Amino acid sequence: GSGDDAGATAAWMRETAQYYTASEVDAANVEKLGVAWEFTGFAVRGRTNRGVEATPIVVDGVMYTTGPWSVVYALDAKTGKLLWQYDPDVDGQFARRTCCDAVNRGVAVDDGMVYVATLDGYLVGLDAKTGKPSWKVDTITDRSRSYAITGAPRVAGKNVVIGNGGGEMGVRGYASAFDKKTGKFAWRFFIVPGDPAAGPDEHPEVTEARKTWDPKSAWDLGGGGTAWDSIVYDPDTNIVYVGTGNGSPHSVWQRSPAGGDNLYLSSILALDADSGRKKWHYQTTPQDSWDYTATQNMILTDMEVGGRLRKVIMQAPKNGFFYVLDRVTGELLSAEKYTTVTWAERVDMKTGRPVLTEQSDFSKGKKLVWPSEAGGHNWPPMAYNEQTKLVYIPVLETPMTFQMKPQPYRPYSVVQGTETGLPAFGDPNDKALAPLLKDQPKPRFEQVLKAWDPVKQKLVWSSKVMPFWSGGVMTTANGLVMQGSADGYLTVYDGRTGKVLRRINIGTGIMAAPMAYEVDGEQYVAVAAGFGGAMNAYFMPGWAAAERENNPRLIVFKLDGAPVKLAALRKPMPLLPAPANFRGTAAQVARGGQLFAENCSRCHGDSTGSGGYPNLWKMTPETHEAFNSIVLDGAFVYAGMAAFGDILSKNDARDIHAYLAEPVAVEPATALKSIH
Ligand SMILES: O=C(O)c1cc(C(=O)O)c2c(n1)C(=O)C(=O)c1cc(C(=O)O)[nH]c1-2
Ligand SMILES: [Ca+2]
Repeated sequence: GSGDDAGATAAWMRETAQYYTASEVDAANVEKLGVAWEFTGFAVRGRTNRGVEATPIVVDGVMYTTGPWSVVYALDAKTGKLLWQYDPDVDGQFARRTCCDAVNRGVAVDDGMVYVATLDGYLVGLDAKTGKPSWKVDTITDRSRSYAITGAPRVAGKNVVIGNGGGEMGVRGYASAFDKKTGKFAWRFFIVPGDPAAGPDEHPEVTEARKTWDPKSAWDLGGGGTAWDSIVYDPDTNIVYVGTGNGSPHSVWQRSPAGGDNLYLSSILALDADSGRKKWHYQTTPQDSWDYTATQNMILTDMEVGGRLRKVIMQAPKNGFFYVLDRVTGELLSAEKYTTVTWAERVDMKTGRPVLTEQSDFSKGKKLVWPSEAGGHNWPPMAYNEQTKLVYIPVLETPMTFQMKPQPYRPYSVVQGTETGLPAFGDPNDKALAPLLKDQPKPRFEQVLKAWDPVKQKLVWSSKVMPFWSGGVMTTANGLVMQGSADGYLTVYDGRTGKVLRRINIGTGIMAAPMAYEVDGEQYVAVAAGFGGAMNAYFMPGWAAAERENNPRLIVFKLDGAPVKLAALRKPMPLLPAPANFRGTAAQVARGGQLFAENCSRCHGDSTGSGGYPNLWKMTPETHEAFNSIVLDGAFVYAGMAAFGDILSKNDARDIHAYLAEPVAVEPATALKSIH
């Protein structure tokens, strides 16, 4: 970061941009890409079938990556040979503390160390050679709350910085920094104010933020603002940028009834990497009520805007606007819609604030709002290519019906917890929801890859429609763009024109971003396959994710490699009638259905077998017999099926069982079209 090293500056910028300089593979020879090696070792201790979200990092011929349950793998980048594995041994009970699966988005690698943040909230510094931990620190301030970490840490100067998740679980978000050599605590930045009754404000920014909250806010619900994904660092200015999340509870009307912007929800925070003091902030969604997190990946680059070379930071947060800011000063340079947006008309360039529409307000009744809670763009990273000067955004094109959750809340004691979003609006023919459609854009439930000119803030090309929730993106120096999708294809595009150059069928849904590297002059392309994450209960019929076994693995390609081996087809399980002794009365079934929706459905989906987890309508007689020991006592905790005995009584379990024991006859082909 001395400034004299232009090469070093280019390198860290490229890392934020998902831009890879390897250029052996090009439009002319991409047809010859085949499998160099595969790594199939993500099933640690019987824990399988979770989403794989990490982008690997390759340093000196060694690939470092993570799988579900925050397990770290070091692999020979040429052969795929496992060099070491670090399993932080996360208690399977923690699956209950995440909104969206036991996923992990990767490691940071720096100066002989590999850093991983674990689902159960620890930050670990590993020796890159041996995988032995040299330090491990607890990053959680309050273990009575459902904090969990899914994001990758980031090295920022002498510290390593990490946030956490839990915005749907009633937590108070913060980012923490620890000395990268020793793990010694450096600083903590609380993103939202805490309950004033609990003590004084921890630092000046908390006091500043408090002015934008109702003094009578729902403090017991945590406030949210979790930094659960993107953290980036600019060594030239020593600023670390932290993207922050939605409020808890979701809607401002319930969270901070008197209103207020509720800083620093849904914001980009620019913090001094040594002290943690704030240099500037930009709030993308003041008063967030729609789960419009600004945790999406942030790209740092230098580019000409309005005839001047600017140091910029770019983000396409969930809220549907593409933002370009001066990353030194925080000045907003431009903000335009990259997808259909109905919650705001535009961003006012004088005030830097969104102009809200009437449509955004669901405080008095259900509203159809674009984008959905899943966002116009979620965590699968977008990419920026220095040659084409375009950003490639994996865009989710869907609205959702938002509604207030009936009082009282069931906050952090229960895994489920959002008051928005039932159901997502996927079916334009659903008569009951027809009134919401009046004068609104026609609902769609699609994903497209958009090539976006960040200077003109204009669409350049758009891909064909892909199934919902497809993967992250990468781009290479000779203008290729690659993206995986839920239907199990890795697609290679010409980044200038959008022409499809190659589609490689992997047969397993892909969420993670591909990456490229070179060893001994040969180029490799790596991508993790394995469906899950927020989509873990929604394996849609017709997708690879639904038709084939979810076969989490890392696939690495090179020119003249071998053909892909597809995963086995999913075996349909028979719909067995439940033993009569587990059937219940109509009242028990109804109550059980309610409890199921609150406690189980986020992972187990519905009776159509939509989930990547065991379909509970197809339990074997043995599973029926063992129901209470699994659900209440945690017989399968090792595999990630948490025990619920602390919040569900025997009575509750019996009613859930009665609900599941009711005969159903829904064909998978008519499976739900909604995401939540
Ligand atoms: O508010 C939060 O704390 C939080 C955390 C996470 C997470 O940690 O994975 C997600 C979200 N929110 C979220 O809103 C979201 O859409 C989401 C998708 C995913 C995923 O891994 O697929 N995680 C999360
Ligand atoms: Ca969230």
